Amino acid sequence: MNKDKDMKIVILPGDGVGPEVSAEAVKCLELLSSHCGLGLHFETHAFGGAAIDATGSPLPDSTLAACQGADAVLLGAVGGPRWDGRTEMPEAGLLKLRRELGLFANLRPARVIQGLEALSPLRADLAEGADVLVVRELTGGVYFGDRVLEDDAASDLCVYSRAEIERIAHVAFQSARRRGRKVTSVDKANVMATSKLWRRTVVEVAEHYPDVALDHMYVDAAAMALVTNPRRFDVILTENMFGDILSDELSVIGGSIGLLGSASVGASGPGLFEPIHGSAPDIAGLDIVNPAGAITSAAMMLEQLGMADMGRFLAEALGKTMLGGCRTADMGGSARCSEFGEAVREHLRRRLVRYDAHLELVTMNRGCCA
Ligand SMILES: NC(=O)c1ccc[n+]([C@@H]2O[C@H](COP(=O)([O-])OP(=O)(O)OC[C@H]3O[C@@H](n4cnc5c(N)ncnc54)[C@H](O)[C@@H]3O)[C@@H](O)[C@H]2O)c1
Ligand SMILES: CC(C)[C@H](C(=O)O)[C@@H](O)C(=O)O
Ligand SMILES: [Mg+2]
Repeated sequence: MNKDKDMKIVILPGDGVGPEVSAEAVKCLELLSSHCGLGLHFETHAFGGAAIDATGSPLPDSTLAACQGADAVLLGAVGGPRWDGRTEMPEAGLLKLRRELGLFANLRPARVIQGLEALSPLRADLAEGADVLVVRELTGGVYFGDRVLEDDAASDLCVYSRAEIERIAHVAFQSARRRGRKVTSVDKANVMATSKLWRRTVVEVAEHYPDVALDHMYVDAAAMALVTNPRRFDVILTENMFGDILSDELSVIGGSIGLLGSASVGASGPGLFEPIHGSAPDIAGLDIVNPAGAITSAAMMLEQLGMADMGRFLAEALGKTMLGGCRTADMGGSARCSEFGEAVREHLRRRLVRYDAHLELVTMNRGCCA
C-alpha cells in the first residue's frame, strides 16, 4: 500500500505506564508503516503530569497546536499521585484536549475473545460471545459543567443540550447498523432532568433508524446486567460520566482493563486514540503493564485513517499473541510488556509476508490477463 499523502501522528506518552504502552503501540505502527509504505510520521509531545513538570501546564500550547495539526493523536495515559490535589491536575489537560478537538464521541469496544473465555471472571456460559460497544458522549455533562468548591459545600453542574444528545445518538445508531442492530440507551431518567431529555431525544433519533432495535435501561440496572448477562447488549449509548464508569466495569469481562482501546472522534479533524485504563502508578516502570489496549487503539486509529486492512492485521496479531499463550500478569501470564509487544510484532511480520505473497500473486495474475 502506498499512500498519496504522509500522515502526521502525534504521540502523547503522558505519565505512569503511558510511555510504556504507547511505545509498544508505536513500534507496531512503525513496522506496518515501513513495511507497507504507509507514510506515517511520528512526533512526540509533552502532556499531562510530565508536561506540568516541564512547563507548568498539562496541555502546553505547543502540544495543543501539534494535535490540531495532526492526522491523529495516540495517547498513553495521564495522572498519578504525584500531581493529585494540584490546582491544575494532569486530567484537566485531557479534558481540555478532548474539548478543543471537539471529540464528542468516544467508542470503547469490549469482547470476550473466542478461546480465552477462561480468562474472564464471568462464568464461561455467561462470557462466551459477549461483544459490546460503549458509545460514550465525551464533551458534555457533569465533566464540563460549572463547579463550585467551598469549605462546607460543593457542586458540579450537569448540562446537556438536545443537539449534543442528537449527534452522539446518531453515532450509536450508525455503529449498531454495522454490528448487531441494537442500541441500549443507558440513563437515570427516574431521577435526573438531563436523563429525561436524553431519553426523549434518543427516542426521536431512533425514528431515523427503523432497522435498529432500541431499549432503555437505568444505569444501576445496566451495571448489574453487564456482569450477569453481557450478551444482552450490542451498542450501549450513554452520557459522559456513566460511560466512564460502565466501560471500566465492562473491560474486565475479557479478563483485564488492560485490553480495551478507544477512539474519540468529532465531526472533523484528528481523532484521539487511547487505552481506557489510567496511568496505573502501582505498576509503572516495571515493564509488566499490558499494552494490548494501546495496541488496540493504534489498530482503531489505522481504521479511522482509512487503512482498515492494516488495522485488522494488527488486531489479528494481537489476538494470536494472546491465544498463543503470551500474556501479561493481569491476564494470568508472565510476559513482560516489551516481550508481549515483540510477540505481537512477530505475528504481524508473518502476516505481512503472507500479504506480500498475495499482492505478488495479484500482480502476476494481472500480468497474465493483460
Ligand atoms: N485516559 C487516561 O489517561 C486515564 C484513564 C483513567 C485514569 N487515569 C488516571 O490514572 C491514574 C490512576 O488511576 P486508577 O488507579 O484509578 O486507574 P488505572 O486504570 O490506572 O488502574 C486501575 C488498576 O488497574 C491496573 N491496570 C490498569 N491498566 C492496566 C494495564 N494496561 N495492564 C495491567 N494492569 C492495569 C492498575 O495496575 C490498577 O491496579 C489517576 O491519576 C487517574 O486519574 C487516566
Ligand atoms: C482521567 C479521566 C479524566 C478520564 C475520564 O474520566 O474520562 C478517564 O477515566 C477515562 O476513562 O478516559
Ligand atoms: Mg475512565
